[in-house]
Amino acid sequence: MGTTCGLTIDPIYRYVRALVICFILLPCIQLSLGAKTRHFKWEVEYKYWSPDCIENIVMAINGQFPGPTIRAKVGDTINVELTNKLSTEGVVIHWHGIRQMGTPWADGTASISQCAINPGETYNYRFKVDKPGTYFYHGHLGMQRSAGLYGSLIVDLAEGEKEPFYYDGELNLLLSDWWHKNTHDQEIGLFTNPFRWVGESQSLLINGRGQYNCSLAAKFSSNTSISQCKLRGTEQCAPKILHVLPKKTYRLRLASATSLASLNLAIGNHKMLVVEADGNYVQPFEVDDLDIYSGESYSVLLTTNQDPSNNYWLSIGVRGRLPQTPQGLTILNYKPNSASKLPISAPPITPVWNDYNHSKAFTNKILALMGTPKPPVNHDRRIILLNTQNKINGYTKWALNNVSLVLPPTPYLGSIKYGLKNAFDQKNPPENFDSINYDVTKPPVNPNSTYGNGVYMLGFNTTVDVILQNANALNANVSEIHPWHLHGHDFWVLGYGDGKFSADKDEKKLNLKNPPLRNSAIIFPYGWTALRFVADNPGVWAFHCHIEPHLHMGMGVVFAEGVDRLSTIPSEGLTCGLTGKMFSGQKN
Ligand SMILES: O=C1O[C@H]([C@@H](O)CO)C(O)=C1O
Repeated sequence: MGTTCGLTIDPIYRYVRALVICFILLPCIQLSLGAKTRHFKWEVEYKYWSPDCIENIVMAINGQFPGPTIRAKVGDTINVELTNKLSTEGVVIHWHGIRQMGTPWADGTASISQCAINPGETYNYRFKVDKPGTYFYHGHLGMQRSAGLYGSLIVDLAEGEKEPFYYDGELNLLLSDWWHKNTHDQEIGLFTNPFRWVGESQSLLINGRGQYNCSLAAKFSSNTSISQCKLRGTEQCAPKILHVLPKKTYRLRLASATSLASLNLAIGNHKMLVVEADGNYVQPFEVDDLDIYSGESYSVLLTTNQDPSNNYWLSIGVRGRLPQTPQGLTILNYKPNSASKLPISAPPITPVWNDYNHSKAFTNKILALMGTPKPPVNHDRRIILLNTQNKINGYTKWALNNVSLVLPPTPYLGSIKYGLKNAFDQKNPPENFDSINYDVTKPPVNPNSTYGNGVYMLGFNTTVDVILQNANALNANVSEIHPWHLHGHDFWVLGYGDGKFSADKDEKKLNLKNPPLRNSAIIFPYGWTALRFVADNPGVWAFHCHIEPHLHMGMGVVFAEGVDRLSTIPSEGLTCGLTGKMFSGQKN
C-alpha cells in the first residue's frame, strides 16, 4: 500500500471507487436494464387484530396484517429498511424463495445469516430479485411466523418478456393458519416437560382473514350449532372476495405461510391448470383440487367458464393431520353478480386427511417445463437425513440422524467467515444413519438424541444429493408429513418413494429427465424424497421442516459453501455473539 502526503492511497482509492460504483455505475446499469431499486421503510409491531373475528394480537408491518405486498420486476433491487418496534424481542424477515445470490446476509435467518434485530434497531435488507414468480416473506425467529409476520412477494418478468401462458387478470392468495393461544404460550409449551403440543389451529386464513365463530357456508351445513356469518364486509375478518368477469382466464397466485397445516384448495365447479411451483414453471396440468404445503407457492390458471349467474366457493381444508379446523372460505364473485350472493351449493369437500394416494398423485404430476435447467447427472456427495421424533432429557424434540438443531448465539455466516471456532460445533454432523438396522416403520427403539449445531460444509460448486427419510414418530402408527425448505437455492426433486430409500433399487427410479426445480419438497409418511442441488451460492443456508413448531423443536440442518469467497459481510448484521465481541475489539 503506498502513501501520499501521509495518507494511504488505498482508502482514498477505495472511497472514490465506492462513490463511482454507487452513484454512477450501478444506476447506469440499472437504467439500461430498466431495473429499479424499490425502497420500503417497515416497522414491525404487535397490534390488536381480529383475523378470524376474535380479537387477538398479531405481528403487523406498518400497521397492516398480513404485511404489505411487495411487487417487483426481475432485476430489481429490493431495499427494506426494517425497524423493530417490538418492545421486548428481536426480529428478522426471510424472503422465502429468493436465492440471495451474492447477498447471503440478507436471507433473514436469525443465528444463521444475521443477528436478530434488537428492539428499536433497524436492519437494511438489500437484495436482487432474479427470477419471476410467486413468493412470500416471513419471520424466521422463534414462532414469529405463527404470530402473523408474513406477506406476499411477487416478481414479474422484466420489461418486454412474456410468460409461457396467457391470462387476463390476477388474484393473489396468501394462506395461513391461526391459533387463539398466543405464540409465547405455544412456544413455552413446546419447551416444557411434559410436552404441550400447539394442537390444531382454530382457523385457516385467506389473505389474513377467516371466520371462527360463524361460517360463510353455515346454511349448507348439517351442523346447526354454527351460525351463518353476518358480515358487513368492512370487518378485519370479512373474506377478501375474488372479483372476476365471466369468460376470462385468471392467474391465481397461491402461497402457504402456514405454521402447521398442509392444505387442499378447491374452487367449486372449476378446474385449475397448474403452471408454476415455487417460482419455477412446470408442465401445465389440470386439477380439481390442489395440495399446498407450508412454504410452497403455486400459480394456477382459472377460466371463468361456469354459469355466470352464480358465484362459487373457494375453499381450503386441512390435509395430513386429523382436521379439527373448519375450512377457510371465500367467494369467487362473477361480476356483475352481487358479492353477497351465496353460491347455490355447499363448498367443495376437502379430500380425507389421510388419503395420501390423492396427495401423491398430485405431487407426482409436478414436472419441469421444457427449457428448465436439468440436474447434473452425477452427485459428488449424498447426505441421508433420517427424520425422527425423539426425547432429550425427557423433552420432546425432532432430530436429523439423531441430532436436534439448537442454533448458536453467533450467526454462522460471521463465525465461518472469521474462523471463530468456538462459535459452533466443529464436527461434521452425521452423513447417514444406520439404515440396515433402523426400522422406519416402528417408533425409535432408543428415542434419545442429542442437541447439536454443526454445519454440513459443502464443497463449492459440488453437486449434493439429500435423501430425506421419514420414519415413525414416538407413538406407534404415526408418521407425519414434513414440508422441507432450502434457503439459498432451488433443488431438483428427483423422486419420492415409500419405505426406506435403497440406493440399489431406488437409484434407477430417480427422474433426471424433467424433475421440477423447487425450494420446498415434502416427505410423505413412512417415505423418502430425493433432492439434488449445486452448492454454488456462497453463504450459510438453513434447510429445515417448514412446520414452525417442528423447526423450533430442532428439525433442521445448516449447509455452508464458499463463505471464503465473500469479500466482505456487512457488520450491521453481526453485532451479537462472538462476532459482536470481535467487532467491539474484545477477545473471544
Ligand atoms: O411434533 C409434534 O408433536 C405432536 C405429537 O407428536 C405429540 O404430542 C404432533 O402432532 C407433532 O407434529
